[in-house]
Amino acid sequence: MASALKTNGSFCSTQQQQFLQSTTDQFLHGSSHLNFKHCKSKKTIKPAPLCVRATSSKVELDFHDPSWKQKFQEDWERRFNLPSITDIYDLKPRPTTFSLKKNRTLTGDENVDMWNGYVNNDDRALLKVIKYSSPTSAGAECIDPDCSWVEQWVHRAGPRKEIYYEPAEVKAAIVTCGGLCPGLNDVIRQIVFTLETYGVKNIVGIPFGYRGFFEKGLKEMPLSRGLVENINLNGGSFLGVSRGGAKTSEIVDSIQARRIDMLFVLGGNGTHAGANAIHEECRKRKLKVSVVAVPKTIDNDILLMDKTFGFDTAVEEAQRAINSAYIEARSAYHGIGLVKLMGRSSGFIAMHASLSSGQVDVCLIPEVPFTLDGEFGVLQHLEHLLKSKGFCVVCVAEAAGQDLLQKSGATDASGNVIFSDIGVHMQQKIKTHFKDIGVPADVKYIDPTYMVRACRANASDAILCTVLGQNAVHGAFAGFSGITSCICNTHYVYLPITEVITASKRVNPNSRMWHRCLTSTGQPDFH
Ligand SMILES: Nc1ncnc2c1ncn2[C@@H]1O[C@H](COP(=O)(O)OP(=O)(O)OP(=O)(O)O)[C@@H](O)[C@H]1O
Ligand SMILES: O=P(O)(O)OC[C@H]1O[C@](O)(CO)[C@@H](O)[C@@H]1O
Ligand SMILES: [Mg+2]
Repeated sequence: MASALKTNGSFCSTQQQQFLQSTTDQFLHGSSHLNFKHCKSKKTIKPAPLCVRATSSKVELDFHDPSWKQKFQEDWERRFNLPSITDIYDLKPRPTTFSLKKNRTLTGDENVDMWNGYVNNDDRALLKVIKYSSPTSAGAECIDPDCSWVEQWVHRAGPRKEIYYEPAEVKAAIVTCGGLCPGLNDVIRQIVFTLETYGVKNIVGIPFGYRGFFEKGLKEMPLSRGLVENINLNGGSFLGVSRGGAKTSEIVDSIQARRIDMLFVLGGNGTHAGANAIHEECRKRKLKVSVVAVPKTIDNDILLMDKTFGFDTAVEEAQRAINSAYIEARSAYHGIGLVKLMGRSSGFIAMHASLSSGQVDVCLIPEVPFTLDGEFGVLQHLEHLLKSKGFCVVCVAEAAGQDLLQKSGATDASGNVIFSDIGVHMQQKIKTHFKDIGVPADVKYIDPTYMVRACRANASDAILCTVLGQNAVHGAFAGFSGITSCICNTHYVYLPITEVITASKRVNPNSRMWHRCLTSTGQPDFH
């Protein structure tokens, strides 16, 4: 990716340089999905035109071409088109069996066809709503050097009037993969409820993630409204989760053998990559199977969506840890509260918990490098805080400052890197530093680890889970496959999985949110 952004500076006007900088930032932090390339002009008199190539597209755009916008939008339309089982089968739809009016007697004036409870396949939601006037506007996400307004539409989620499955004949399966996340049970429950509303009777849970498809001795679990009625009252996954061991062809063999028609996959970016591989393999084998994902992860690291379910709850729990660190630090002589928070490779939990608690003086995330020692280091700032206010609170994301540590070299069963412990390292460094300079410091270290995710979903996550779970079922009945059910720009939509797995979403250090966090903590740059 970095090489795609390489440019010969002598060709760039200042505006183009600013543009490239802003787009580089967006690209690295997942807010843009374009590959930028600086084209050499055929005639070298004028500055070279900037060209853009949309990810997974062969189309290159020359911004001097008056039709570049149209070409961009055509490519966008192609990329965000939802894959469907009708792409491989010539299928006739049938009228939906999903209705909220089933117990009502229609009066003579009413016509079911006129009920505006269904989503039209041509309904769209706008992905971006801000018109930036310049690449230097705060948080700007631009496509061309002039930051032109270009509409980027995505497909609206919800029940369709026509469906591609006969509910009585459907076998639907649900699987939860990756780490735990608040809200898994809420989504399972809503999927079951909604499937039953369509008339599906054969619903099963696959135990312990993808492993449940091929590990001998793991039996599928029949699911029904009665069984899942209260599962949302507890955290965890009713079906169990696991990492690693995803073998696409074996999973699809198992899907075929079990005669599964719809597969609902709840998980993070790894799980989504797996779901897409399953979808592709089903296509290759010409199976009429809809694979629909629901983005789950406390890390909030999936591209394009406002948030993933579980994130809000994790932030709320993390905030409790920060509050305890604050109370400890505030009550001690020269107290320093240190909290380490989860979040794989992205600092969203640390940033949002710091913002929501309002009690953090220093927030350290992996996206923003820092030094501990030296004039501009964190330790110097802690000295200043002890002098000026008598105590302080530090929040560090688990993947932050890895360049300061020896690499563990270890990976988990899914191949994710296991980080070295920045929390313990900082605790030791802070203690040693204050001892060395002869200033008393009472360091209290809190690592809430799994407590931020092994809990029940809060109210906002419970609602999100409800909507995403229901929409996942509507998407499968509409015949889509290889899609994910998510929230974009406050609207509920479907995205092709291919568009959300190209990279992990990370905090953009040039975003307004990170700037707000810095305003709140009052911390300086640490390098
Ligand atoms: N690129 C991939 N292709 C196919 N399967 C994958 C891929 N990456 C991960 N998986 C499988 O997806 C499952 C979950 O992956 P992973 O453990 O990375 O969690 P995740 O979905 O990213 O969620 P979390 O946010 O909890 O980490 C595992 O069983 C893993 O083997
Ligand atoms: O559940 P495990 O394998 O210990 O993994 C922990 C990781 O999972 C997450 O909770 C979710 O991805 C990360 O925040 C954390 O790094
Ligand atoms: Mg992941």
